Amino acid sequence: MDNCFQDHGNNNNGTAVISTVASIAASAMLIRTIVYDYIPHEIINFFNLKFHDMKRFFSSQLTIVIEDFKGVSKNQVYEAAEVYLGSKGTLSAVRVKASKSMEDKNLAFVMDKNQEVCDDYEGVMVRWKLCCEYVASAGNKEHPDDINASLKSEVRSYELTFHMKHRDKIFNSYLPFVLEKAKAIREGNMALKLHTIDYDHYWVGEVKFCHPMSFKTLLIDDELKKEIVDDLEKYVNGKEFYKRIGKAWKRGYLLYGPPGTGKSSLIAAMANYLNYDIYDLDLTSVSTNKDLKNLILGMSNRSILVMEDIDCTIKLPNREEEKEDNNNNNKEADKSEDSKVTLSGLLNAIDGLWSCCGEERIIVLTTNQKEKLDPALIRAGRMDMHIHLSYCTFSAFQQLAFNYLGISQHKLFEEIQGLLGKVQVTPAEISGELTKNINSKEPLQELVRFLHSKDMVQEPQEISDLLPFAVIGSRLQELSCYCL
Ligand SMILES: Nc1ncnc2c1ncn2[C@@H]1O[C@H](COP(=O)(O)OP(=O)(O)OP(=O)(O)O)[C@@H](O)[C@H]1O
Repeated sequence: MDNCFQDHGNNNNGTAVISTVASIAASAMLIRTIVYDYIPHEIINFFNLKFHDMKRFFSSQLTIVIEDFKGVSKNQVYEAAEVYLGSKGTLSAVRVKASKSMEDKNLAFVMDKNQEVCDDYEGVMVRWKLCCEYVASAGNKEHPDDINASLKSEVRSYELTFHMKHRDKIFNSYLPFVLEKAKAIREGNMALKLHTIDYDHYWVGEVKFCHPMSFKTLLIDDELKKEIVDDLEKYVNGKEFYKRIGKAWKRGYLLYGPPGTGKSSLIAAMANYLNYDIYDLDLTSVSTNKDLKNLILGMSNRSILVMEDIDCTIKLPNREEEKEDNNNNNKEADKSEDSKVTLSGLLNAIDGLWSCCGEERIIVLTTNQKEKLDPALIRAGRMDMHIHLSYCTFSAFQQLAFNYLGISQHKLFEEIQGLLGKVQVTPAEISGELTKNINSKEPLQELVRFLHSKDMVQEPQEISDLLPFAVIGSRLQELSCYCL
């Protein structure tokens, strides 16, 4: 009974508290309405400002406000914060927005408005908040920098708050770090593009590059593959090194070898590995050195400039011919720099001063006949690495058998190894044969038959490229028998 009375008493107390809170809230709202309706905005702003000044005086926190627009253009710091916090926000914010455009590879996350995210930067805790302010009318005086504020109904900004003592670290190191990080995230998420030249001699990059070739599926000798990957790694991580030695951050690769040995496939594997766009430069569509120069200047960073079949796309007068032309005082030749693509124009494109207006550029030339190229074009420093893609080696075949048939050992391997030492067959032909016979009971038997049917061709100067060491050994033994 007592308990009942007590409960009843508690209920009465509870009701009294609720009604008091409700009446305080109602009074506060009434006062707020009166203040906003009857007191001029200038006075309210003045008191707001004073209040904030006072808060700042007692606070040890500093807040940086990063608005979404600077004039008519997007504020890059805001954009970077959006991307950077997207990756952080998924961990700690309560509400995040997800999106993905056709060009994006992955889902992108963005913090939702009024959400807060904390970040730990080298032991310094910072707090980010996405603020949205509704703008009542055009010509917003509170955001004089934001012309778009007059067109939009809301202005967004990030507030970055941290302890004052970390001011220097945040300004000089954290914010640049956020910009860098956002750039990397954006680049990682963007689908690769293949840029080609349009009829106006400009790049068009609408084609999405989605070649599936990777270093895993590329069939070349294991050692060579490792060498290429190591070289690419050294190059992409070499920003400081290139700066230290005073060299532009770019690298040239010459890919040479018979048709169908994987030159284009290697370029695709490189692009996918580095996440670089490809600029496919067909020299026959470029009429002057000037156009060539503009095209190089128009390339973006982190890209591969490809000139395929450089020996046959265009007849490049060599430098001696160019000099002769100029000595003959030929009017046409005088204008040669501007009127056609010359070898010196191309050499400048590869390593002239204006070719250095960018970073992280790779240049790849391909040819079936390396010996036809002017030595100046392929000298060290221009083409830093010469990669010979040859006929299918046994090592490449082993990878192919594993990729296609899932096997790493077979009784026919020895015979195939021997045949590959004698027959010039491209990876393209072998993969074609295996694809054709993939459903057959004995696809390797079919392959052996195919290899036997090929003509036996041998090029002594390339024997070491074609034959694995084991085969070379047995060949030498055979030869020594004949000598005895
Ligand atoms: N080393 C390789 N690894 C994997 N696939 C290869 C290789 N070589 C050739 N291929 C296959 O053969 C086809 C032709 O290869 P690719 O275009 O790369 O050769 P290429 O050397 O550039 O030829 P070309 O000199 O005629 O341009 C491709 O579709 C590819 O799938």
